[in-house]
Amino acid sequence: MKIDGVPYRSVWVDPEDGWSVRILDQTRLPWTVEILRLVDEKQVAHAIKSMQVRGAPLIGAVAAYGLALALRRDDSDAALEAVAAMLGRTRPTAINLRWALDRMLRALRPVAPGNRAAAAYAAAADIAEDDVETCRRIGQHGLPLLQAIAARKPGKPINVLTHCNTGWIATVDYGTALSVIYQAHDAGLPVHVWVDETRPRNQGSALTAWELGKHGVPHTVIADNAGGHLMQHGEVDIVLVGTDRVTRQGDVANKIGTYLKALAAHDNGVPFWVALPHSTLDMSVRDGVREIPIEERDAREVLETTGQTWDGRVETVRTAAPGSAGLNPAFDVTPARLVTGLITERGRCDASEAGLLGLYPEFAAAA
Ligand SMILES: CSC[C@@H](O)[C@@H](O)C(=O)COP(=O)(O)O
Repeated sequence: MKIDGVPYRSVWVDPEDGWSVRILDQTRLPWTVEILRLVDEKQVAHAIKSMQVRGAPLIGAVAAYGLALALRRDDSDAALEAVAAMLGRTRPTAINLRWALDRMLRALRPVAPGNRAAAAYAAAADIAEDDVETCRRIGQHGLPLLQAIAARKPGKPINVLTHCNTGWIATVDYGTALSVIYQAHDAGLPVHVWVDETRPRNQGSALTAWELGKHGVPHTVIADNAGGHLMQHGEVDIVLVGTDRVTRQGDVANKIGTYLKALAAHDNGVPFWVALPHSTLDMSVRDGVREIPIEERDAREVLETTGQTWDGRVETVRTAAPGSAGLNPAFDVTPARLVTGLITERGRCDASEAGLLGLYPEFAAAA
């Protein structure tokens, strides 16, 4: 996608600069577009943990490049396993991280030391290219949902509510739920997006709003608590979100607050769709509420907020009462019964084992 007319991806390699890895520092958006240069696996681990890169598919792709950077220095069996394990511990909820590292290990274990670094760059590039094409297709398969709404209310805006950031900067390109929105907008549909602020880290008001603005998609930032009210008053035609892990029975882990949106959508008869690439499926678990590990982040993210002062300085200020404690679960799980359906690169399906196996029959045998 483009920033001010210049095409970007959210991660790339610079062969002219020692095969270093480049990312956009998402902790600096929307105030500054700053490109970071990562040269070893420690910097990659820091970028993932500190959320300089974030979004389930993107952290998988960046971790894959982190392994490639590490193997340039030491490509022994021991280093391969140790670095993959270290990168895999950086964030616990998004399964894409483990998916990408497992795919790298499968590709690299049979390669003799001496050839592994080049093979790792090639395998990481495959993961990145796979993600780009997958996300493009997700958008195509979601588009008919918005076309159907447009046909029901000709000439009126299609009001989509979204949570967190599921755009091109959360993936390698295009995004997941936002890929649907971009393709609808590009096809000329009158899409308008209600952007949940997404406290505590404001991925909605900082990142989604920035992305949509750069692409010219009409949008309005709302407080996280406003969605239910808007749904009660007929102001939301559809909820479109992404996910960090989908279980075999169709339960969906996503950014904290997604579950409350699904409850409100269910109560108001608003369709609630979840967009995901194959790399987000975890067929080894069933009950998402019990089985998906939920990342708990520093309570300061809840007690403080970061923003730009009127004279242009970016500052973090405490918003909670001095001395109060905070709790910061970063994700929650929406049970499958609240999900209208899933949008994947292979098409749409019910949020159920039968639905998923209809699109992914190769997972029938997985435990
Ligand atoms: C690609 S979109 C799916 C999810 O990764 C997204 O909705 C999300 O929850 C991201 O969380 P984050 O904590 O910002 O990495």
